[in-house]
Amino acid sequence: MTQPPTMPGGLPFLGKLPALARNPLAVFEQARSLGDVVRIPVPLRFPLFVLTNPAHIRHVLQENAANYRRTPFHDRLKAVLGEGMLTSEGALWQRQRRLLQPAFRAERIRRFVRIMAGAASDLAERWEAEAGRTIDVSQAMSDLTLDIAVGCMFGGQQRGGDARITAAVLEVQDWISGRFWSLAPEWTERLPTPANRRFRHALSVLDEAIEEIIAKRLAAAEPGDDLLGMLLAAQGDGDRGVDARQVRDEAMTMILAGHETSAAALSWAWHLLALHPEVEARIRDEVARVLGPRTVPTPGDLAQLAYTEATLQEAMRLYPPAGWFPRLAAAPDRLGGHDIPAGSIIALSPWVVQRDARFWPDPERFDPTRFIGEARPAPYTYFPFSGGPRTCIGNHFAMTEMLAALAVMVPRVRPRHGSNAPVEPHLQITLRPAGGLPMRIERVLDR
Ligand code: HEM
Repeated sequence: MTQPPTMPGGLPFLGKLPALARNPLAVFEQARSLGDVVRIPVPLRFPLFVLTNPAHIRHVLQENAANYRRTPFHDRLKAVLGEGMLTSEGALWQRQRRLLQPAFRAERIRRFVRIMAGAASDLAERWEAEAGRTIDVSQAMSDLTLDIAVGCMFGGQQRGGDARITAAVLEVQDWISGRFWSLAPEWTERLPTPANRRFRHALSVLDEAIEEIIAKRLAAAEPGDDLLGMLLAAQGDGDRGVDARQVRDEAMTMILAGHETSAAALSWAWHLLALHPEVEARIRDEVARVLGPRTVPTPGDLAQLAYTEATLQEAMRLYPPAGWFPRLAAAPDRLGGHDIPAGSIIALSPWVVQRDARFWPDPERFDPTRFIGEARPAPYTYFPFSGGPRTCIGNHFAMTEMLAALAVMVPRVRPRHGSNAPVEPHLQITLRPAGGLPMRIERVLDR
């Protein structure tokens, strides 16, 4: 047996648990200097390892993916997402992935560009009217991506966000991430503590919103050919079908997985553009060249916005919305000559790998040209959307909506920081600017 190095400095009885609960990314970053496979001492039911070598990450996510399963972390998510595609496993997961894959094909997503660009245009118009005022850009991005997710996947019409829903999403995230590193037994989740009560209330807000969307669609003459339509059409389809609970779980999964992540990426993109006006100017030039006098991009236009796309990729390199995610080793395995016992939790962190100077020279520097041209990042030195069979199904959807948002908004508006105070990342389930992103909105007058 070769044991991987164990990270020093854990507290008696608690190990690194308090540090993980406070800032898991800092702990994983510290582990990087100790080796490719490092054990983190925690008094949990499972050994915890962090991997920082891209070849090992590929092994876990791709080559030996069948051995690496959902974890207690995903079980915590089940309190909200049920058995949706993100949390389910085995035959159920396979059936869901197969059923919904067509909703995420490129030709389907092309049809959504109108909705995506329309929502971004509405927001640009509101921001133009609010020029000079300071708003929370992070909150505005949550509202925008929620509009887009509901509009594209569920045919909803709302505009300007729904503060109750975005607040409920944040509350639910807070509760789940707080519970994950907690040693308290599961039954304590049912105690009427203030945090548990707030969580239950937030969950009921989300459930009601989803129920309403489903009820409206059921009352309509046509099921529709969007994601919800596909789910409802599959209801009652014998063994291959889904039941009402499954429709609810999948809808909840798509709304939550599909809007907070893109909102985080767009928020960081605005933050970085404000710090790098030369990048912003180059995007504006590219959009002007490709769109000419038009203000709303077509799918064909988006395919030509190579620099704008590279900017989004670079923003997600520095600030990956999923800062880390876990896997559970079902059977023993070997990684880099070390034994990984069955039942281990493996932490994979895009944040740590994508800021590693071995793979990314001058890693802290924001430079979209890293993603321009023929050179592609080496496998698993860049994996904001994960990889392998359980790679993000919404990858192309997300890139399209974010491109549409920047292509519409950058030529019209320019958010700026009110002060030089550093903007710190805060990880709940997604990596967001701590305390929001207050920025002053300026109009771009020279268009
Ligand atoms: C910038 C935006 C996004 C990022 C960075 C992102 C990232 C990720 C990551 C890292 C995973 C793997 C999680 C794990 O296995 O534990 C994942 C899975 C998933 N994502 Fe995304 N995501 C984004 C947008 C979206 C969108 C727009 C949707 C839906 C419309 C979506 C739906 C899903 C689903 C359903 C899964 C589970 C897939 C499976 O296990 O088969 N995501 N995403």
